[in-house]
Amino acid sequence: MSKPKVLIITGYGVNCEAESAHAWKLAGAEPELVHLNDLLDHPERLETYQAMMFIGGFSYGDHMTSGHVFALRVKHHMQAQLQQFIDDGKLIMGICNGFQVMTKMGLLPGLDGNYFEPTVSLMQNDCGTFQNFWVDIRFEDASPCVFTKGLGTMPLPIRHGEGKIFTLDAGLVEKIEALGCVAARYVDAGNEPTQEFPENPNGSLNAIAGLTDPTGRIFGMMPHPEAYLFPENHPNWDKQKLDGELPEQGLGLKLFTNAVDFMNRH
Ligand SMILES: NC(=O)CC[C@H](N)C(=O)O
Repeated sequence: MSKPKVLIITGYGVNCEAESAHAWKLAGAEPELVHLNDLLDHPERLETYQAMMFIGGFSYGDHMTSGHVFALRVKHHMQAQLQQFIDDGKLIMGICNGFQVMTKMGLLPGLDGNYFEPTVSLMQNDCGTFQNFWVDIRFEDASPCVFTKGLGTMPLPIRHGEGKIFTLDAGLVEKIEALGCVAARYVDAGNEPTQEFPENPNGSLNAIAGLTDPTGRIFGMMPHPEAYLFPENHPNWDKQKLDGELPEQGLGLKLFTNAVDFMNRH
């Protein structure tokens, strides 16, 4: 069986291509790095991939809010190809800056089949500053998300200044919750969603760390699973080892293997 091909878009200040590509490789896919300009010159290239990923970093220096300019360029140059990609049942993942790009474009939460009109935003952390540490993320069983199925709760690193999910539309939040579009939440030591800093690093609405569209195939979140591919990535790995609790693999890898399993089955 040939390996599923995954497009990783690079350039203009995104910076997680090496670890993101490595994650897909470890999971059994074939990642390909393509510069944004090369993709926009040939948007028809998109159809040769089974999945695409918007990676972390600081696209366009987070000008006019993070992810905004990158999102506009993609939307204005290849909306038709992206819509086709979605209609073909393929996978899209966005991590951190990639999640910001996806919400700014409208890909998430992507309700009612509308993927190109933004409805929620990621705004500045409540604490007002960039934060960089590990948090506990609970992946919601009730969510249809392909990437996060069955993963429970795991520690993952966050590093962002604009991670707070926000909307003024209370009806929209209800709908997002009802459809299981909240795939990941910040939780406290009791595994309960929390608004408290630092467990919730940004004050995100309903402790939302990640969203999926209603199909479960389009997913983005602020924490970085590609930065937890090896057990030793965890800041307390030596203690975990002494206690016999060191996992065999970095837990973040599971999101990628879930996606590859899905692609191999479809
Ligand atoms: N590490 C990332 O991808 C996040 C950076 C992001 N642009 C911010 O909010 O600061």
